[in-house]
Amino acid sequence: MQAPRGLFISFEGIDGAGKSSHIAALADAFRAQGRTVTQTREPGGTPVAERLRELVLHEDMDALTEALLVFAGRRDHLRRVIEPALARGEVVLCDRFTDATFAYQGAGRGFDTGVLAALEQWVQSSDGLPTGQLRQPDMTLWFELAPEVAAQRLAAARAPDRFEAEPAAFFARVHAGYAQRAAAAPARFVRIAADATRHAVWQQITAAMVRRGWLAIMVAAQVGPR
Ligand SMILES: Nc1ncnc2c1ncn2[C@@H]1O[C@H](COP(=O)(O)OP(=O)(O)OP(=O)(O)O)[C@@H](O)[C@H]1O
Ligand SMILES: Cc1cn([C@H]2C[C@H](O)[C@@H](COP(=O)(O)O)O2)c(=O)[nH]c1=O
Repeated sequence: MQAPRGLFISFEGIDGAGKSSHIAALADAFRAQGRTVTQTREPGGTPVAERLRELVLHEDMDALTEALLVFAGRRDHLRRVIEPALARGEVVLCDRFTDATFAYQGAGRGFDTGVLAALEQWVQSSDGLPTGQLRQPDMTLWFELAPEVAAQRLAAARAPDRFEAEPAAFFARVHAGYAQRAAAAPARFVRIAADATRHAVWQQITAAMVRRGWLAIMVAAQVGPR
């Protein structure tokens, strides 16, 4: 039997928007349908990239250094994890990818998006892709939530890292950065209205998967966030 086509789905949104709560549920849903799932995250996803993650989240540095470290980790992650999984026909669910770099380092920190676009070209070209084509997610679920609501959720949840400790104005810019990325790639982005119950958020996610023919309605109804 022919292996199914690999699927690359990323999850984006400001800190506290509710992504993590739903990624495991979507992995369960795909597995219930017989798919092999690679669940991963950025920054991180490989031993090297996880070490870079620790630096980015906890050490003081400027925006260019942040950008170089997240793209270095992304290169390793693509080569060692994402590309091989897609080649095997797996579903790759990734908690954040390059849209986060444009939103956080670009819009949030005010770093030059031309430089980010150049790094994106370098890092996301791959041997398996036609010349000039970059590896991008097949779909990006953008959890849209007002920064004040996200901040309230996080305050109740855990101690903040370097990004989570940023003021509301930073997250307003990051939010605007995501809106800009979504407007530039409407076929790839699916907006999830995240100011809703977990069940309502889950229904939006599964509806998007069913619309693309990636998940059967029956399976979507049987699985949900834990
Ligand atoms: N729909 C929801 N309604 C209320 N609270 C929620 C909802 N979804 C998630 N939460 C809670 O909000 C907090 C943040 O959720 P979660 O960690 O899933 O967000 P996240 O987008 O993954 O954040 P980060 O990117 O910072 O890791 C958690 O305490 C979680 O239980
Ligand atoms: C990929 C990526 C991430 N970030 C930031 C965004 C978040 O604040 C953290 C990751 O924490 P999470 O709890 O795993 O969501 O890193 C970034 O600034 N740039 C990036 O490219």
